[in-house]
Amino acid sequence: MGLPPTQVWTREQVAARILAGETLFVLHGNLVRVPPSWLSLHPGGNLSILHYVGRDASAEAEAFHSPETVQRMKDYVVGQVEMGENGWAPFVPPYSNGWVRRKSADGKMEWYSEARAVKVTTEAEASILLFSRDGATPSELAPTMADLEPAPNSLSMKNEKLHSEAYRKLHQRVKDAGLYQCRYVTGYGPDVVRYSLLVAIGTVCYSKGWLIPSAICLGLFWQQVTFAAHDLGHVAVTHHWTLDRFISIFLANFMGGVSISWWVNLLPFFAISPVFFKSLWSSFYQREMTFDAPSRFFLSMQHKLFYVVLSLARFNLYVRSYNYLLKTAFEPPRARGGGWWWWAEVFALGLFFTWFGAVLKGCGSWPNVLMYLLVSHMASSLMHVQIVLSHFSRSIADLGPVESFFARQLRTTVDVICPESIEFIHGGLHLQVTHHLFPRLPRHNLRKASLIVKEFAKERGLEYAEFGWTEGNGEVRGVLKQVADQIKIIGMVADSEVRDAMKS
Ligand code: HEM
Repeated sequence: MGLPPTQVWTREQVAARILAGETLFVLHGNLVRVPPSWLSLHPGGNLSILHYVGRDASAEAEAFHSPETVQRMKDYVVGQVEMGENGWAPFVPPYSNGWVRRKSADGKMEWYSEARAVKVTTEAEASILLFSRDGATPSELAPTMADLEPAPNSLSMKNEKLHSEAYRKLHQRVKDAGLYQCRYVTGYGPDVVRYSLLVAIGTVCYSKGWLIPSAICLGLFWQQVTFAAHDLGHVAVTHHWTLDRFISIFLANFMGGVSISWWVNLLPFFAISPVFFKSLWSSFYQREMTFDAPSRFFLSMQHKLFYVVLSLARFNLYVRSYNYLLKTAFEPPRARGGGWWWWAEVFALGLFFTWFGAVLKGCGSWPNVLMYLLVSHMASSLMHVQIVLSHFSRSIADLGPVESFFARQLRTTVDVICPESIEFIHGGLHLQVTHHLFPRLPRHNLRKASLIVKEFAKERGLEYAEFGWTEGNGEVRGVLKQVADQIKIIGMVADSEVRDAMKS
């Protein structure tokens, strides 16, 4: 852009650049411009950056990246921004309104609206709901200043600024306590013994023809090993991207048959509001989530089907992750390590199907194959219940860009209380609040870090939510039932409207 990095950008100038198609975000008072060429190469995916355009992403930058990467972002600084008394007054990223940049027929970049945006302006929520567009989208339209302004809500910018400052101090305390150092021997040592025992017992049982115990061991092995693959996906083990990615491909793809890159790109930035039961456009999946007859049926029964659906959830991981690999086959290779990871993942998946196929074949008969497949997959499903518990019993509302990272993570996540002696069952990830605040923190240090987080949360008057396993299960099923009941009420209202219409 040819501008000296000392230039101070006003809020209006930043808005004008964003509306002109620039990808800009704020990092500690600096304005960072992400070049289009880098956007498509970003190892965390382009969507994570697009959801932060016009916002202060300082906390997220520190949480998701190594100090070296944060340092590297400074190469993209194009100046400073005019900070108000309460920090940067954020914009709504155009992407949150459904706006994307794409090439027109004559090769120029232009705005294109993927979905219709509706702002919810209730006091409780400042969400933007994206509805599927009917028919073709007019390409001559573009986002306006009004699209960038957040809907009014009750959050105080001053308070959110104080939360952000507290988060910075908290992060420093965690670093000073040495909690970013991975505990290879005392942390992963017992884990490796556990994995090896499950494999050994499973193999012995299989060789003796005891297929059910063998399948259970395999399922439990998958459940346990997922936690290590998860750590590696967050670059939380060696903190070296290539090494961590390589080991995670071995564990997730080769051992478990699931793509690790798909999972890494699943970071839950993108909550949607449950306010309307209509087909919604997901800015994460980039497709319409249709509210059709099957969804209506399953939603109305979801509290009853919860464990049944989750017992088969691993099959969904296969489908979703292979779709992701298919899609990324045609995308530019990600910056870190180029495209090697894609080939490594596909190769490792090929090996997975070879060994798992041989295991199934060795079961002898079709009923045995089916039984082995189902039992092993159902045994691993404990993990899915664990994930749902820590994420979905809390609010999924998006309160808009003013809310600080610290407050948002505490509001939307919950810990499952569990004695230290058996926390390996949860893989340490029952300490989900602290994990969301510091995703790169080695898992075995989360307990110590969570004590510091609780102190800070208390000081800032923020709730640090925790519940027991049984209570948590009850809570999740309660939330599912509430939604199911709302669907039934909508159905009853629709029926009565039809009856009234027929009478008149
Ligand atoms: C110029 C700006 C940016 C650069 C150069 C950059 C670079 C990187 C790099 C190199 C990684 C791999 C991990 C690492 O080495 O630290 C990464 C991961 C990631 N980035 Fe960025 N990034 C930028 C902006 C952002 C922004 C604004 C966000 C959104 C808040 C974001 C979200 C992520 C996420 C979610 C990951 C994956 C982290 C994980 O798996 O734990 N990045 N980025």
